[in-house]
Amino acid sequence: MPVTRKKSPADADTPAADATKATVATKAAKDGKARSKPAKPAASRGVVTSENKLAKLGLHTDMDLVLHLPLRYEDETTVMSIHDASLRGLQMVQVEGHVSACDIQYRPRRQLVVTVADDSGQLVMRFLNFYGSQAKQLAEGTRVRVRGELRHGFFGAEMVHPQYKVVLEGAPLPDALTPVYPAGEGLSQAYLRKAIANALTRIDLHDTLPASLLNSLKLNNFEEAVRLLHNPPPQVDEHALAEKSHPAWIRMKFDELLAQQLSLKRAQEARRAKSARALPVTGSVTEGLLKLLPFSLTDAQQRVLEEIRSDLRQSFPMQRLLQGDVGSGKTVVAALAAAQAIDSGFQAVLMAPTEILAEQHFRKIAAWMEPLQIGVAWLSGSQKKKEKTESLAHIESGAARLVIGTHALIQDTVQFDNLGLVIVDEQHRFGVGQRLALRNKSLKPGMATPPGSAAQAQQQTVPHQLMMSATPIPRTLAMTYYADLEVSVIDQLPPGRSPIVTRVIDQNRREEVIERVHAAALEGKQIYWVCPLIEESEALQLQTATDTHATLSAALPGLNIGLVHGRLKPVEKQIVMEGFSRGAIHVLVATTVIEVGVDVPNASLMVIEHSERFGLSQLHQLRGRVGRGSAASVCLLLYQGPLGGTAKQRLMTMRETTDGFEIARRDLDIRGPGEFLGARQSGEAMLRFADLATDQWLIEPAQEAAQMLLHNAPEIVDRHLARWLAGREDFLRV
Ligand SMILES: Nc1ncnc2c1ncn2[C@@H]1O[C@H](COP(=O)(O)OP(=O)(O)OP(=O)(O)O)[C@@H](O)[C@H]1O
Repeated sequence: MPVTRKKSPADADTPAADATKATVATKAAKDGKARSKPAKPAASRGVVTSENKLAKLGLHTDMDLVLHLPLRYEDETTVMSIHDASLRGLQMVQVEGHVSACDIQYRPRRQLVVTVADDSGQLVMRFLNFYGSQAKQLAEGTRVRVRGELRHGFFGAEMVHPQYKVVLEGAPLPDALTPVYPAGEGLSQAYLRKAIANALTRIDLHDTLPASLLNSLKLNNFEEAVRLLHNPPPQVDEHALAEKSHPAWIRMKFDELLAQQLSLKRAQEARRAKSARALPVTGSVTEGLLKLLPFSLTDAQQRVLEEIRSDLRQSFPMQRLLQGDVGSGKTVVAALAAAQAIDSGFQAVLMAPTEILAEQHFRKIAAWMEPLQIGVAWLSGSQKKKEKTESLAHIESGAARLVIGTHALIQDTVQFDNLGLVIVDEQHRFGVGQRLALRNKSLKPGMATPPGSAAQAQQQTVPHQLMMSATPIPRTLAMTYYADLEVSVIDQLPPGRSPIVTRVIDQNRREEVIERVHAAALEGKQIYWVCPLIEESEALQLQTATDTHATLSAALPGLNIGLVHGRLKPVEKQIVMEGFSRGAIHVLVATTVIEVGVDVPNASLMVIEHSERFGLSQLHQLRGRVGRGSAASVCLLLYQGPLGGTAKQRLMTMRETTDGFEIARRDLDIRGPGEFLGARQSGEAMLRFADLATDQWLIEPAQEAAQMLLHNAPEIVDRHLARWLAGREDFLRV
């Protein structure tokens, strides 16, 4: 088999015009500027250039380009004879020969038909969509290198729409696989390749990490890894490259995870360098509250409360994530944390993502606090003006020691007297900005300065922060994404809960389910009936809820059926929820507004219609609305078949387990970390190469290396972060 291989300069096949543009694109980087802005003048004129397109991909500097790694590779390093290629079956092959005929044919449809021949045979290239210039370019006698799948058509060997290149006789072949990069619309591979190749000639790629670390972890050298990934030699293990398990990929993933750990740990250090008011007192409010509770804390609640308490005693801000499965009793822990802030002479605020949830916290916690003569203020967007003005005045004067509300708490008009503790429930439902806005409602001037400390007076004093989440995050994810936070887990449910039995039932059996609801109501149980999620249309979802309410009311005339959905006025919602809490409403038809936090312990049957449309963690949250009391609870997941693969997996998982951490782990497997974490911590912004599904094993070494470097070699940390994070400061959340 005649295989030719000749050496070539890296850019042998790149159009000269592209080469010039690429030089312009990276000129500023060449001049030593950290972030070039080559596209600005053109962009401001609204001209779309390749430089703009690079910028759109986030590629501004040489290092950005160098870390823009290939998606896959094409092998253009060998050329086969046409005869040999025709024996290969349907495989990508590359051949080279002269054009012996070039015609435009009109039957069966217009097409350009080009015959290419070498010493061993000939093949036909067919182009159904082509430019006139192509026919000229491929004139008889032209030498071409052609790459595509060769098949045997009616007229012999042919390739449809192959890639081809006009070459000179004896033109050298590339000596590396050709990288195919992620590219934006309209950005050619040739352009990207040239820009990256240029960057690679200029950039300093020496290793940031010490040899001892590389040796102990058996990691490749950085420069070698980078160059291999952009220009892999033909004998490389292509499978390992494709799977991203090649040592060169491992080095990139490790470095990326290390950068993530370093930046989060640095953020944590920066936070610890800030000052906060110590909240050390557990006095009459804490003790009074503990006495009032009709139960004693579980061991898990006690443990996490201790963790929070010791944080609050410090004079740097706590930033703790409190995780606990649905119904594990986070609210009372939050209330006790607030009690400590109040006992210490400061205000606390609790923000929840929905009005229903915030309202419920308010009712519950205010009922605990009021006998202790602690003023609790309520603040929400829908509040009447007069009421709101009153709340704002109480918050500002300090008469309200605890404030509970929704996003409305972030508004500028809200001014605290002496805020010491911020609690954010369902923290992942808020953006980073929103949470920071609440935290930055700093203490009043004068309060911010711990007495007698001039140096500290310069510092910003921030409140302590407790974030809560009922969506448990698997350990590996927490280790990577929350490396800057302290994490507490309530891993135990209050005693006396009987497990929820979950059944998956075909929608056709709805009548039977209605009967069951009837029977349960007659036994004194309360029921949630959750309407299908209709993501595309809120109006349609509302309609479905209203229809279901009408159908159930007609089918069960003896029962009081309530309806709650997002479009109800807050006061209407409140009336319905109160009716359900009191037991006056037997069946509550609801949209997903009840998903988080709603706590009616007497409710013990839940029906979820079209459960196949819900995500796993959403189903778990919904189901968590039952099983909160001592009665045995049942969750009926109605579905409309046939079920797709992942929908089936979700429903089976729900049937098999009620453990939130196990569900989270499976959800992570099904969805991947980006989606799992939602918009806030979407993996995209933080991890480009490492995949937490396959690269978990790298997290611990990265974490250990981060600790070691932060401790022993801060200059290496700076170098590593500069390389990996330049221009990506959003990475550094505090
Ligand atoms: N130690 C305990 N013993 C008995 N009951 C408890 C205990 N702690 C909390 N509870 C009760 O358990 C129920 C659930 O508590 P809570 O609403 O705080 O849970 P949660 O963790 O916030 O759940 P979710 O995330 O689902 O809202 C409440 O009715 C609460 O009063």
